[in-house]
Amino acid sequence: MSDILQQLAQVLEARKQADPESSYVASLHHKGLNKILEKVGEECTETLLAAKDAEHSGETRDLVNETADLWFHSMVMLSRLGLGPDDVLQELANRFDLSGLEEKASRNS
Ligand SMILES: N=c1c2ncn([C@@H]3O[C@H](COP(=O)(O)OP(=O)(O)OP(=O)(O)O)[C@@H](O)[C@H]3O)c2ncn1[C@@H]1O[C@H](COP(=O)(O)O)[C@@H](O)[C@H]1O
Repeated sequence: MSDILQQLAQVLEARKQADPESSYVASLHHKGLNKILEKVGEECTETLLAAKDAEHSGETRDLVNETADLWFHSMVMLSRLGLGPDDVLQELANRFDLSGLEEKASRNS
């Protein structure tokens, strides 16, 4: 599934040079980092509200949609700063390895 993130990252990179009139991503870059961060903040709040709703209603569709918006805008932010999903996935992998080692160490003691 992380192929999707890689493919989206390539599209986001190409959209940096696209026409802001025809590309949403290009329009965000045209408005600058503060606009991108504002969108990340908005999507974060919408995700939290959707999670609270999901807890009460048991309906999770909105939560999945809002989380996708949050991931998408976070990827635009990373792309703006010369980073991509690989950087974050590598960090998660590092932590996974570390916790695996700790788990092994505690089993052996
Ligand atoms: N995954 C997405 C994606 N997810 C969400 N969005 C857009 O993010 C915005 C969500 O913000 P809001 O819900 O606040 O909607 P809004 O009121 O229109 O936004 P603002 O006017 O406040 O900025 C909507 O305009 C969505 O269309 C996305 N726009 C694009 N993509 C991907 O990015 C690629 C490049 O898109 P373009 O740059 O438009 O070609 C596309 O092929 C898609 O794969």
